[in-house]
Order: sequence, then C-alpha cells, then structure tokens
Amino acid sequence: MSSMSSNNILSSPKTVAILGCPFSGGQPKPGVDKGPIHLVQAGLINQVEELGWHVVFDGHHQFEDVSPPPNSIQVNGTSDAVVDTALDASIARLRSPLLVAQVCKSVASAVQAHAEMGRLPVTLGGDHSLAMGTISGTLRAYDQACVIWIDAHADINTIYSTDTGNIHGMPLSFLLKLNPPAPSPDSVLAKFDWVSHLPAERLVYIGLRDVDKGEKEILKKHNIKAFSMHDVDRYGIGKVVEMALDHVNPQRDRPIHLSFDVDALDPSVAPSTGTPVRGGLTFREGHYICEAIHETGLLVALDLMEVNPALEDAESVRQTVTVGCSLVRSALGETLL
Ligand SMILES: NC(=[NH2+])NCCC[C@H](N)C(=O)O
Ligand SMILES: [Mn+2]
Ligand SMILES: [Mn+2]
Repeated sequence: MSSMSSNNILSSPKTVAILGCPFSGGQPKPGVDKGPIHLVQAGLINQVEELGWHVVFDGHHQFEDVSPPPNSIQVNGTSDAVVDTALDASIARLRSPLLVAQVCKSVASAVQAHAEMGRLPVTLGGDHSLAMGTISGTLRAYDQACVIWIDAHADINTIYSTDTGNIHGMPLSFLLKLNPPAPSPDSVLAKFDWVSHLPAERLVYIGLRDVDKGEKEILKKHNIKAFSMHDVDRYGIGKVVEMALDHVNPQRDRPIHLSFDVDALDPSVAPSTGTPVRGGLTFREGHYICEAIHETGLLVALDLMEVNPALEDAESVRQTVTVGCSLVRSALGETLL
C-alpha cells in the first residue's frame, strides 16, 4: 500500500471500520468475547452511520481458525533436563501466550489494512490484550502515532512483574519493549517479536486507580505520564485531558490512538466488566475524554475493550453495553448540542 504517505492525516478518515474481536484469551473470565456481539446488536453500526460516517463492518473476526496451542511451556515438569531459568519460569506463568500472540498479530494486520485504506478502525473487544494488535496496526500505518490509554489499570506488567499471568494486564510492556528479548527463535517470547514499538513518551494514561507495585516501578523508571483518579479529582477532567494531550501531542500534529477500557468508568456506570475497581470516571468524565479527543481532529483509531455481558444482571449488562456504544459515538463526533 503506497498511495498514502504513512503519516498523512491531513484528510482525516470519513469511513469507520468496525472490527468485532470476540477474544477472551488474555484473561480468565468467560464472556468478554461476547462483548462485540452485544455492542453491534445494540445498534452501534447504525448509530455511527447516523453521525455521518460511512461504516464498513466485515463481521466479527474469526478466531476459530486459531488452533488452541498448549497453555504454556512446562518448565517445572518431571524432567530435570529442563533448564529452570528465571526467564523460563516467568514465561511459564503466562496465560495462553501463544494464542494471544497469534490473535493479536492477525488483529494488527486487520487494523493496519483498514488504516492504510484511510479508514478509522474501531476495535470492539474482547479483552485488553488485543490492544497489542490494534496499536501495532496503528503504528504501522502512522509511525508517529501516540496512545491515550483510559483504564483503571496500567496494563504494563512485564513477564517478570505480573502476578496473575493474564496478558490483558501486560500489553503495554510488549508495545514498549520492556520484556527481555527472545533467547531463541522458538522461545514463546519470539512470538511477540512482530509487536510494534511505542516510545514511552508517546503514551499517556487517564483514570488509573489499581496499579500493581511492580507497575508503579515501571511507570517511574520509564517516566511514563499517568493521570490517576487523584489527578481527575484535583484538576478536573477538562484540565487532565489538556495536560495529557500536551504531553503526548505537544504540537497537536500526531495521530491519536485512543484505547478505552470500559473499567476506567466507575462500576456504577459500567458494571459488566471483568476487573471492576470502585472510584472510577463518571459517565460524563468518560464521555468528555472521548469528545475532547474527537475535537482534536487527530483520532485515527479507537478501541473499546473489556465489556463482559456474562457478568452481573441483565440491567447491568444493558447499561454497560449502552455506555460502550455512547463512548464510541462521542469519540466519533456526537455532541450534546
Ligand atoms: N485490562 C485489564 N482489565 N487489566 C487488568 C489487569 C489487572 C492486574 N494488574 C493484572 O496484571 O492482572
Ligand atoms: Mn482495566
Ligand atoms: Mn485495560
């Protein structure tokens, strides 16, 4: 694809590509793979069209073709011959690394292809490990892109720091290349070599309130800008978004990838999600972020992740799916007046 220069956003996309990603392999709770189906059934495609976009929806990404690999490499098995290095032991704790790597790689290609056709990819998750794929796809099409990550969590655990082994808590460690290099081509880690590199200064967080100890050290060590709920309380969401943009996009010339984990919202607003944390963004704060990013005219890709319709009662599910749809509409230009 050569007709588009890699960073041409002079004419921002007029077509949205909606990618349903029914994937749950980055975490243990079933149901998050049903998120995209629910969002689409709630009428998201029509709603986006009504905002004036042309919408391409090629169905939900087919992951059935991805053969389920062994969950992890056995290093503590029966054989003494297995070298039990710290690296191997860490890799062994990851949940479904080969599956996650393979799925995200195919998502990266899909996002890249849409972006290179001048479309704005909107990826519906699925768990947040998918962002390894979506952001890699964005960076291949726009190498100067920055990332605004809206979440209760930092999702930046490395293979060494993760407590849970859930890769939805790790995508940014792969994007920032914080994990050790693969020791050999057949190492599990080599399956993540395709992931694009996001420089730490082009990442900013809003909404954090449940950051693991190891993650706090990583944020500090790499000088990663993060606005927690404490900052939202102190400055107000308007100022926080402005400061976030000033950090990752000082000249307001970089394409923006917005990755929105629905658990950034308070559980009273979005209850049906796998790792809810109280004290989150209000309904309006969440929407304000999306509206303000839209106003920059720089949005080139959007993720909406971690909607899990299998959690909580029917009314909570309806509420979460509805708010998911309205966040997407706000990011795509819906205004209050
Ligand atoms: N995308 C998410 N909801 N991530 C939650 C991550 C929670 C925790 N920090 C972990 O590493 O497992
Ligand atoms: Mn989260
Ligand atoms: Mn997340």
